[in-house]
Amino acid sequence: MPIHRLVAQVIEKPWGRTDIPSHVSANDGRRIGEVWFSSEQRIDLPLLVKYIFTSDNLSVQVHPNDEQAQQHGMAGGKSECWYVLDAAPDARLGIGMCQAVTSEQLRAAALDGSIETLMEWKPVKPGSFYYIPAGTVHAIGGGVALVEIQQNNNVTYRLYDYGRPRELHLDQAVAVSVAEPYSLPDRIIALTAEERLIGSAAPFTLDIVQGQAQTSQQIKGEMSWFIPLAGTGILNGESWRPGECWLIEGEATIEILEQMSALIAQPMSPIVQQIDVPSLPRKAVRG
Ligand SMILES: O=P(O)(O)OC[C@H]1O[C@@H](O)[C@@H](O)[C@@H](O)[C@@H]1O
Repeated sequence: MPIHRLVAQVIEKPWGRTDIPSHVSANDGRRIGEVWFSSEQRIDLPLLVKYIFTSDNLSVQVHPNDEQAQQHGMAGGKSECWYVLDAAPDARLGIGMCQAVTSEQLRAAALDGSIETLMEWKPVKPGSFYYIPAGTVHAIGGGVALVEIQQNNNVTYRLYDYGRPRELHLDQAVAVSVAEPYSLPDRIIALTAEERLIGSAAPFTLDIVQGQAQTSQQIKGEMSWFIPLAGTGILNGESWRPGECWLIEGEATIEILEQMSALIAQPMSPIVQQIDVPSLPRKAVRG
């Protein structure tokens, strides 16, 4: 079955860093904020994997859900999740509001900057994991390196940008914001864990998996994103290593030469997405 080593595309950002790890991308003095993994052959992929490296806060922002995005002629919305790889001692992620606020209060707070103080800022460390459903007001803070898995729709509405001269999208953002406290638990998932990180609540599943040296694992499912975080090995005859992201269409065998830790994401089938019943069998199952 086809496997694709996805192409790493470096994106400069005002909040990016000049010291991103060399196994992800070479440093050439640019302020790199994101590394996107995309396919040269397939532009219509349902998921997008990014590494995000921050030295400063990202914008306070929100994404529409599928229905809202489609009403405006876009293919779909954007829910995302973050697995923190590295974090400065004071690193924080802004996720949801401390208390529910009205649309008018949200708009006024975005305009005068007090939105920063109305948001809940969660201290994070390596292993922190958050699923950010569309509608959640959020801002990744400075001093963080994380892997983001998101629906592949580039639709971000900025509410506030700390005075940086970038475009804001206040009307659209206020219209889709669920300006309430975040209701999911704070989770810390060790790199050595074997655990489902997201299941039926999201448009995709995400697992963290381990593999011992000199063993192999079968991947099954229509499409899987293989994101190695540690180890080395061979995937259907091609070498894999951390810092890469692979798209596997169908079945593949991951051979493990050095102890593996990896994330594996799979899009949910459309039926499961629509009715969102946890007991339904997943269409894509990792072998
Ligand atoms: O608007 P800025 O600050 O550049 O941030 C944009 C970035 O925000 C993050 O929260 C994620 O949603 C990324 O996928 C997105 O690219």
